[in-house]
Amino acid sequence: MNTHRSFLKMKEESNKIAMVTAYDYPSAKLSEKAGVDMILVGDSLGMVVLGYDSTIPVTLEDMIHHGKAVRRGAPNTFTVIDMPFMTFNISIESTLLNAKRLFQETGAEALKIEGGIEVTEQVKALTNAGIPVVAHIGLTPQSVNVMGGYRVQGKTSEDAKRLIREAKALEEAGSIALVLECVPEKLASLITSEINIPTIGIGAGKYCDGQVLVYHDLLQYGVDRLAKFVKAYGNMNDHTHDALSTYVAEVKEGKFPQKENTYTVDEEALKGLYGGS
Ligand SMILES: Nc1nc(=O)c2c([nH]1)NC[C@@H]1CN(c3ccc(C(=O)N[C@@H](CCC(=O)O)C(=O)O)cc3)CN21
Ligand SMILES: CC(C)C(=O)C(=O)O
Ligand SMILES: [Mg+2]
Repeated sequence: MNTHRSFLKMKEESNKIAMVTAYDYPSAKLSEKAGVDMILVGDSLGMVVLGYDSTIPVTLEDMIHHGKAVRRGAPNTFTVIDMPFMTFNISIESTLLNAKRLFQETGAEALKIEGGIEVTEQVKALTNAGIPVVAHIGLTPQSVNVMGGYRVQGKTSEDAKRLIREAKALEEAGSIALVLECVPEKLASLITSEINIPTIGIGAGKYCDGQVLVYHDLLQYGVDRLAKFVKAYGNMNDHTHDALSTYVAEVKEGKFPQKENTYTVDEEALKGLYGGS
């Protein structure tokens, strides 16, 4: 099992970190088998597996439920779990109580929280309590209604300076890694070189220390529109559609099940049922 120290070493040695989200037993099992370095149980599960139109409705219970399933599928992969909307913003005390449940009940290696300077106290409190924290800046989807949409961040010099300040403050507060979401490549590269903890990019270009993608995006599974930063490595939409529609047709045509899908019994044993001798 990796620890956050392994990821620091990977940054130092310029070995890239491959992270993917997973939300359940099969996605976790397949991710572990493929050799991903780090799994994220993202609150994006609200959108890709629960069908909400943002991550805002996702609850602590949802994250615990899915986190436990992921753990069963990937017991040997470093797993980070998102703290969902408003579970780390009200007070340090409630943040610690929520984190206690999420961390203890799932057995994750770290928790992730969105935000900059305004969450540095939470990062310190969680770290002091023994919970490693991954920070997340740039496009922070839980604030979509404040940002006014899912937009690339850090495009003005003021905004870029703020992101650099935030990255440094989050490192200083004790974060073990930093997710950079939807920021220009040059800014992500600058941030990556200015901090010692690994940066994990999503829509942040190739100079980050690692990359993360949403499982359902990279497999094109149940998602229709892909953001520019996504590369589709598979097409489960088409594959699944073909399989399911063929199944429906074969049932209707009486082509399924065939002999090889069917159980048999000795005629002898059925005799009594026919009312015979
Ligand atoms: N399926 C999925 N993949 C994700 O990566 C993801 C989610 N859901 N849900 C939570 C957040 C939301 N994310 C998003 C959602 C949309 C864009 C998007 O449409 N971006 C525009 C860029 C717009 C601009 O240029 O400012 C794009 O066209 O790529 C980006 C990130 C990333 N996260
Ligand atoms: C996009 C990643 C970084 C995330 O936070 C999520 O999947 O919820
Ligand atoms: Mg998230």
